[in-house]
Amino acid sequence: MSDPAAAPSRNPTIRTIAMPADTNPAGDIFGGWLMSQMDLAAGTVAALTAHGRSATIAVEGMKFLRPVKVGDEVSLFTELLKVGRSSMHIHVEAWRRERDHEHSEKVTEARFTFVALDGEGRARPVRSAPGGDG
Ligand SMILES: CC(=O)SCCNC(=O)CCNC(=O)[C@H](O)C(C)(C)COP(=O)(O)OP(=O)(O)OC[C@H]1O[C@@H](n2cnc3c(N)ncnc32)[C@H](O)[C@@H]1OP(=O)(O)O
Repeated sequence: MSDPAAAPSRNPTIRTIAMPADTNPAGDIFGGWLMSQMDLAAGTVAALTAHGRSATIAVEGMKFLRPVKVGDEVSLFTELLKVGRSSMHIHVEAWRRERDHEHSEKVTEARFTFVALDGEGRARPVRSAPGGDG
């Protein structure tokens, strides 16, 4: 979606540091940790869009392009692609930067679909807040 050689110019939705606790026994960062960061970033967009609770219903096109190392700064960039009746489709890119270097590279991207939920955990229209004000 973006130029693979340059991180998006907009601010990331989440920026964090990959820590030793996020590694597998081989010392590499878990793909699951990265997926959870992406889910959190997409969830932030979904919450702001739906003005309430939402849940992940699908993740498509997840591709791990490059490994993340302990100490890397990891930035999650999001873009709201489409809003359906109850669904929100959000593109997420994860970029890594070594702590002591300027250069960034894209490590993962995927398309997350969230569904706006009512108080009982059922799908509801995105454009109506749970209280039904719109
Ligand atoms: C906090 C967390 O995020 S936990 C992460 C794990 N996620 C969950 O626990 C969610 C578990 N799933 C559920 O509870 C249910 O599936 C619900 C409540 C989210 C949705 O209930 P459903 O009855 O399946 O909803 P429904 O079939 O009406 O689909 C809802 C929307 O999702 C869309 N959708 C359904 N499946 C998919 C899919 N595989 N890919 C993309 N969109 C999908 C539908 O097109 C619909 O969109 P629209 O309303 O904009 O037209």
